[in-house]
Amino acid sequence: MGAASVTEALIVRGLDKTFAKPAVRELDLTVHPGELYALLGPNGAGKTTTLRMVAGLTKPDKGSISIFGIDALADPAAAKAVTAWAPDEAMIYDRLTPLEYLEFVAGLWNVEPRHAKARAGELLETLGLASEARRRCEGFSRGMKQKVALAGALIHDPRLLILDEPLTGLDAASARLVKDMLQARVDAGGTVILTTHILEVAERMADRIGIIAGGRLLAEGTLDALRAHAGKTGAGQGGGDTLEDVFLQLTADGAPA
Ligand SMILES: Nc1ncnc2c1ncn2[C@@H]1O[C@H](COP(=O)(O)OP(=O)(O)OP(=O)(O)O)[C@@H](O)[C@H]1O
Repeated sequence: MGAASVTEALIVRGLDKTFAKPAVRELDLTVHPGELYALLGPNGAGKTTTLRMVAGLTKPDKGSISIFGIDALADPAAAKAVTAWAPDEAMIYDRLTPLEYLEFVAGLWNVEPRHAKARAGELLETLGLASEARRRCEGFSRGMKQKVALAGALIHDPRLLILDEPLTGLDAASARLVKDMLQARVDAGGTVILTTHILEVAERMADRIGIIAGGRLLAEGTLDALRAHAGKTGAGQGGGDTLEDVFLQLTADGAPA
């Protein structure tokens, strides 16, 4: 099979969204299957808006979104069936226990109940929540709720997992669990897109990185490619730049007014 016949996990072309001001402008992104893609950018760069459009939660003004070959704007139901979205603010029902919540979400995706129960148990175990599985979420910390929400995003085993700031608010041990879980998914062939302000996470985990500012893509590629790109624009001297150096240089140089 030639490279040309590989179906990309995500192809975004010419995406535009304006609220009071333009939030996303002429954005192109490509995410390959089986990779962890980190979308980086300063506050207000348009990351969440972009990912909400990909997840079918915000309607673009213009542009196209293809998820594993499915036209997400023409057939949102089919696109959503293979996609999961976990926002930065966990939205779970406090009155449910994690197990009940996961069974509820699984029901929305038509996951067979027995399979859902087993999968919920596994996910809660992996995320260190097994002992809380039957306690109502109302007393949970923000980090615990975030992990329940992440388990909810994974319950139907989505081909494309989209996470907005998945590590914010997690303690070191929980962050490690989540990172290991994401890495395991990617190692097993899953595709993950995440935003993060923790550049070290992107540096260590991402196969490729997209940097946006002012709603526009400034650069996209492997860390080495971004270093080279920053070098060409007069940023990085030599090959030893950290992602932070490259990021700060690109966003300082390239942010449209
Ligand atoms: N629902 C909305 N209504 C109006 N403006 C919005 C809405 N959502 C986002 N914006 C605006 O769009 C721009 C991009 O916001 P967005 O949340 O996508 O940025 P971000 O890169 O995710 O930022 P952060 O890193 O701070 O989370 C901002 O100027 C924001 O104020």
